[in-house]
Amino acid sequence: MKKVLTIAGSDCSGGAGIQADLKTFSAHGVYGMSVITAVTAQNTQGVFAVEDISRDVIAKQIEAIFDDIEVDGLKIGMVSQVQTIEVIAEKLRHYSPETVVLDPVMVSKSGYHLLNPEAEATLIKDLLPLAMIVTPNIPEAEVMTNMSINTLKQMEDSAKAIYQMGAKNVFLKGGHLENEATDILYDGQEFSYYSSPRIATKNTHGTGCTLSSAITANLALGYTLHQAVVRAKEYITIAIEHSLSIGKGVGPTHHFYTLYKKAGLIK
Ligand SMILES: Nc1ncnc2c1ncn2[C@@H]1O[C@H](COP(=O)(O)OP(=O)(O)O)[C@@H](O)[C@H]1O
Ligand SMILES: Cc1ncc(COP(=O)(O)OP(=O)(O)O)c(N)n1
Repeated sequence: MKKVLTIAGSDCSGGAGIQADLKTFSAHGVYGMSVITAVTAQNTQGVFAVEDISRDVIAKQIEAIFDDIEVDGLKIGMVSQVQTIEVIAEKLRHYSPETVVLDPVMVSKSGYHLLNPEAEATLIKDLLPLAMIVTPNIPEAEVMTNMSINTLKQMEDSAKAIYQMGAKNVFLKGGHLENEATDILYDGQEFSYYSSPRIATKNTHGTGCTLSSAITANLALGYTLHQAVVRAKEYITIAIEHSLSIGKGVGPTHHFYTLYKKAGLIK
């Protein structure tokens, strides 16, 4: 069985962060592991508190995994603070995992800063060069490039700018624009486009976490980058289509719709 690791924050409501990542890994039939960078108190209505895990405990979690278990794929999500990023980068430079997907989580849909703005430059400097692919959403790409993005052309310009910062592949998600949900992949040479009809739902909590975890799982399973992205886009589209009206706010996506359907658990 392929073994996949997420280094990210905990979302106690189960829609985003570590919990979404592990559900996504399970749905893909890979063995999921986690290094927790921060514990958040959040739900479908907002983020209410964050406690960062110490540098030392993050280091120990990473060592506990890499010193014992082969890691076939690694995803990085919420990294909170400069010292969190620095210790992750130091450990990854030591263990040199090949397949690293960086989701540069900055601000939650409810507007909470999950990344200290002072740490944005460190994330770009220390983590971008270690990643095989980086998966910003539009607000994150705007922060990274200081460009405003309202059109597909502006997405392309921003993806190019992020590539020039040292990313090997840039997957810029278009969920925050209107009309079709079109994401783009830039590999330094050409653009590929991945579109799906926009699904009319408010329940999109954790879509970015889910998508980056699905890319990671598919890469670990041996798919090429393009195949992994196509499969991840199909997965997130089904997960949003069957998203769950849990809680009073922005509900989570459904990770197991296809599996449950096949098992006859959903009529
Ligand atoms: N309403 C929607 N209908 C279909 N796909 C969506 C919708 N909202 C987001 N997506 C897709 O979900 C994925 C995550 O997108 P996005 O919302 O941009 O990221 P984030 O959750 O990081 O803000 C992308 O593939 C995007 O195209
Ligand atoms: C612990 C934690 N990590 C990441 C996020 C952001 O998740 P995302 O997939 O971008 O979805 P929204 O929260 O923005 O709906 C998070 N909320 N919590």
